[in-house]
Amino acid sequence: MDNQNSEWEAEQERVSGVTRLLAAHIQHLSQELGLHRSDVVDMRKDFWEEVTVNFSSPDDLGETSTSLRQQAQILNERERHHLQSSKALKKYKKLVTSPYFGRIDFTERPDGTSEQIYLGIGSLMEDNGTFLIYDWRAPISSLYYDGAPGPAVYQTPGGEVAGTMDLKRQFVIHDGTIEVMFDTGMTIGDELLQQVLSHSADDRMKSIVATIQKEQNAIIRNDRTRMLVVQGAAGSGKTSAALQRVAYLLYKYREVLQADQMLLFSPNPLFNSYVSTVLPELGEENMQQTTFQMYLEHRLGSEFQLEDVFNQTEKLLNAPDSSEASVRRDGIAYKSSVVFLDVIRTFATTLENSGMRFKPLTFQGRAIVTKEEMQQQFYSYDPAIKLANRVELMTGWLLKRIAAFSVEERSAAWVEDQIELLDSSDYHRAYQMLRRKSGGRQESFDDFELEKEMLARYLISQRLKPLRVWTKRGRFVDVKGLYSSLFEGREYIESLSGGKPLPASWENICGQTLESLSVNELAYEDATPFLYLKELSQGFRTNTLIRHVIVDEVQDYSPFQLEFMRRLFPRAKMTVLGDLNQAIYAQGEVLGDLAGLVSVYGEENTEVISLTRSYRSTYEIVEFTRAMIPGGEKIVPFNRRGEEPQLSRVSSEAELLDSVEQDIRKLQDLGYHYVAVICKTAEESAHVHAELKGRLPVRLVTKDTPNFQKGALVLPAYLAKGVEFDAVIIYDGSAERYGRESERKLFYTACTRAMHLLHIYSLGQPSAFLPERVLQAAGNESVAVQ
Ligand SMILES: Nc1ncnc2c1ncn2[C@@H]1O[C@H](COP(=O)(O)OP(=O)(O)OP(=O)(O)O)[C@@H](O)[C@H]1O
Repeated sequence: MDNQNSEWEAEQERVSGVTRLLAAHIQHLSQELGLHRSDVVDMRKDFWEEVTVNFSSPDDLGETSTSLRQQAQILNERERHHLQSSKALKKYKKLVTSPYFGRIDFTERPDGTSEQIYLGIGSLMEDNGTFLIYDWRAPISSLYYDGAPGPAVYQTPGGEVAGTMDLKRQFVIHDGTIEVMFDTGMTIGDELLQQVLSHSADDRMKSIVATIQKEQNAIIRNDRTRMLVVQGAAGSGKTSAALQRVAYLLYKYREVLQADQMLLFSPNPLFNSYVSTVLPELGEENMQQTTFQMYLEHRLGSEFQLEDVFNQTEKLLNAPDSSEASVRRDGIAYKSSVVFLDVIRTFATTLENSGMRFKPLTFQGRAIVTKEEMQQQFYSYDPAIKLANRVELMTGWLLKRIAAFSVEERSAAWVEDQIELLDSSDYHRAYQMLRRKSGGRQESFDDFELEKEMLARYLISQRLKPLRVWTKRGRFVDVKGLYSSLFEGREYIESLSGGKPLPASWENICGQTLESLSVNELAYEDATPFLYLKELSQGFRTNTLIRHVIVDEVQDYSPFQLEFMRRLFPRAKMTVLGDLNQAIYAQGEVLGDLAGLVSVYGEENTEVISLTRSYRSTYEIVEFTRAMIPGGEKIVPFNRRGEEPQLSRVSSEAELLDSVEQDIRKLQDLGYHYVAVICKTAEESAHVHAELKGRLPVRLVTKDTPNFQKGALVLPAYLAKGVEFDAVIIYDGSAERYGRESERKLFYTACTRAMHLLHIYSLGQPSAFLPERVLQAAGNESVAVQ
């Protein structure tokens, strides 16, 4: 005991020493930064006084430019120093309250030197170069996450270092005081994880740096592969590991990689805000965040009324048994498949020889260039020239045709009429144009004929401007027509699909697709194939700045979307994370058959890591939810005990609402700040919210809600993706609501959002997806799944 006490005291003394040093650094840097700031501001103000400006002779000019350059260099240098100092200050301010969370003692072979390594979210060095704190991302720090005391090795850029880990110690330090300290024989002791996981939910995700598990560390530090696929159970820390991975890569490649070169695709805007604080918490800049929908809007929003995945899901969930929904589901499955991806690729190849569709170039209802002429021109180019390059050639040719047309049009009667109507500002602009064109020589319209001609040229140029822009954007390629042609019967698409069968309801799928296209609506399942075809025929737009793309909830993406990302970000590596059991949208499940994912970069460039341990929920909740899905027995619950999930059958909506209301009050009295009432759809959520809001404070979450707030929330299951709550109340987990096989994963996703408590209500017969033992205990017979 005495020994333990003296160890504790010694460690506390060290913490205090480090904290004092950090406080001194903070004071020093704050002062220095204050001075710097005024220095830089002064320099900017005096910039022109400090440099010698003399343009009278070539020598003077040279001197002036050298002087300018020197001054700019000094200013740059100061600004860089200022930036570094403010980064350091930010880091020290984070470290000062909790400088580190772990210690390992490592004796290196063969020289036998032993070192105590303390790990924190950033490093701290003494003046003599000794590390007082190592950054958790330093090569040696991986020992802490990977190994137990005993023989150990770690990788460095210079090769493997072997030795013995003599001690592994964990700390919880708050405000410079050690609150918890223990030595562990395991990788990362369960005790600390127990503590961390029993905390209450938050509106923002937290960094897990102190308790990263070995298998998560493998994800974080994997930087060999082009595509890293992480398959993991609900709550297994996929998102957490991905965010730590971003921080790791930013550290490891800090000389060449910036935060804005990394891009996260999130399932929805709410999730974007949920994860936005993890990197700043680790002292890093945030990466770029977006959703695939935002990208689609950016590319197609001006041409179409775009449906989003939420509206698509809502429509299917609200009328699941209608024949329209069944056709739609078939269509979604086909249009998201690898088969259809191949169809589009083959289609684009055939277009190199024939079948390209164009929109005529028209002006005031008259054709400047007809479709037929365009066809002829297009196929007169050398067939070896790629489709997209031929479109480029066409653009040039069409612009010339527009120019020729504008010359012919100068004597048209409408031009003369319109000239009469020009006002003085038009007149002024025409005059400016005349001057520009004549190289500034023409000063006035002194010649009547010339004036008329210039005004005509000006007028026609103005009127033809939109057509020129339209042409430059390649809009003359009739992508809508091309895409539609795939749905104009069976034969054509069959010839493209190499004998692969079409869905049975193909004719109806065609009907639905053409109907939407005819009113310029693009269904969610059509948007990516459409864009893909557009890019194939007009040339792919790429973003070479992005070096790393992270796709969360990848089970909800189609092979199309991933292929699209690969093309869009040709210089990026990819990390994709998902859970097959949470594939809640109707489109293809890329995780179901990994072939689609693997084909993106090929087997040799793809690595798959699985996470099976679930951390979010209590042992009881994981035991409960894993029985809802096939193969769930492979999920390993973390041993944090809590209450058994509760199933309550009610017989009326009034009783249901009363029970939910009482439940929320009770849970809030117990100190649970984040209580979610999860419904199946947005429609149901809006109804429940309307019923409850008069009784107690409760917020409705919609697809446009920008972020979470503390309190009771009502939301549809698909918006609860990726996030978590202290307590989850399933509003109506009846067989009626969750009875179709396609609804199993939605139900599972909703239930797995609970960290500490799960209450399921059922209006009538409970869903057969609930665990058998629970149904039996509640005296309910299970009902067959439809
Ligand atoms: N090593 C860890 N240490 C502490 N907490 C952890 C650890 N790993 C995961 N967690 C916690 O478990 C919860 C679930 O993590 P996360 O959201 O990253 O899982 P996920 O696999 O992305 O889940 P889902 O697929 O269900 O959305 C979070 O509260 C996270 O902080």
